[in-house]
Formats: sequence, C-alpha cells, structure tokens
Amino acid sequence: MHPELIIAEDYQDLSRKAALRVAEQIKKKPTTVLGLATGKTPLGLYRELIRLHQEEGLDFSRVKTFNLDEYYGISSEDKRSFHYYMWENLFKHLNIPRGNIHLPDGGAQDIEEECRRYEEAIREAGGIDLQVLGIGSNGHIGFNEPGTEWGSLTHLAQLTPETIKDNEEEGGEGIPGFALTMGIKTIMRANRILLLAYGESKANIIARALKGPVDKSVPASILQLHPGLVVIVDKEAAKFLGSLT
Ligand SMILES: O=P(O)(O)OC[C@H]1O[C@](O)(CO)[C@@H](O)[C@@H]1O
Repeated sequence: MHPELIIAEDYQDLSRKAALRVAEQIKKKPTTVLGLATGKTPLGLYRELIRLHQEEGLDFSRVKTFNLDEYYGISSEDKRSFHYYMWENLFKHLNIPRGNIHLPDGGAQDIEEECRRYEEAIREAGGIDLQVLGIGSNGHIGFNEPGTEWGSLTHLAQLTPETIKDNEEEGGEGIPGFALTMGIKTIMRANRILLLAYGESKANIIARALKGPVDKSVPASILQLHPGLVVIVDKEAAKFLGSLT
C-alpha cells in the first residue's frame, strides 16, 4: 500500500517509531543526510534520538543535517529562531560536528544568494536521504503555504496569519512574518520522507493531504506522489483516514 501508513498508540509511541526509522537509516548509512523540521511535532522524536545516542551509542559523527526553514530577519542567536530551537532540542546533545549542521540563514543580506547557496549545499552533500516533516494546520510543509508552486526551490515565503498565530501559540509573541524555506521541489527531491502528525487538531488536514486531490491549496497533498513516503500518525490524527488504513 502507498504510502506506508503507521498508526501509533499515542505521541510517545509515534516518537519512538519515528526515531527507530531515523536510527535504522543512520545505521545503514552512517553518512546519512537528514532533513529536519521544527515545531511541536518532532520534539519527542528528538528526545528519543538523544536517548538512542546517549544510551545506545547511535553515532551522529558523520551525519549531515539540513533544516527545512528559518525565520527571516532575526539572528541565529535569537531565541525565536529555529537555529536556537535545533541547538537546544537536539544538536547540543549529540556528537554531530557543527560543520555538518545546516539551516538557512535568516539574517542573510542577499536573500537570493542565500537561497541559491542552500540549494547548492544540499546538492553538494549528495541530496537528502530522509526528510522529517510535520504538517501545518493549513497543510503547509516547511513554510510552503497554500498556493506555493510545486516547482519551488528554497525561497523567501510570507507566512499566513493562521501560521503566525499557530507559531505564536508555541513560540511566544513576535514571530516574524517571513521565512526562508526549502521549496516543495526541494522537499520532493528527498529520497524518503517521514511525515509525522499527532492529535485531533491534525486529523482533518492529514485526511485532506493523504486522501484529497493533489492540489496547491493543500501543499502536503503533493506527498501522495512521493514513492518513499512513510506516514506516522497517532490514533487521533488518523481519525478520518478510514479506507487508507
Ligand atoms: O509541529 P507543529 O508545531 O504542529 O508545526 C507543524 C509545522 O509547522 C512548522 O513549524 C512551520 O510553521 C513546520 O516546520 C512544522 O512541521
């Protein structure tokens, strides 16, 4: 069946199952290039990866990472930045060399150049082996909001009021209105994609993304066309998936 759909008991189970997939990938290919996401959803996965590193010796010394996105107009030291989030929630707990970690630079002066540089860095690393993805309540992936072109590469995106509101609920007031994000095409180029979602609030959008028409109004719906898509959701987020299960 396509995509591979795994329904977890709860958030902890989802996080463990996702971490096992990431760990398997790293064991199979120690030089794995991971695509990483921020937001609430991957926090449990990151905690579990830290545990696997600390207790079971999962080795990140040759792993490379590329994050999906970063807010525009704030520095990487800013506590609202995804640099800060990633450092605090994952990187500082692992044995990954700093030089192997990549995020778009939201403080870059020349945006177009920064976007080109980011695409080039992904290409030079050999492309993304496994991309971890969450889904926004409006179906966005990375910061590719509804209407984004399927052929988009890394670019400056304007966030919708809905996304700003969601992210302020998580990250506090004053979230920038723009971000640098991998494009839909950048994401679709990954060899494998691990899409994660939990909770009732994601049930509707997950069903539209996986069972609805492939349409730009739901950016995540393009994932139906990805041959290496693995979806891990908890029971609540799976509520409307019906016949897919
Ligand atoms: O996991 P959350 O917090 O629901 O966020 C969903 C998605 O929204 C973003 O944070 C961007 O708004 C993505 O990076 C994330 O995957």
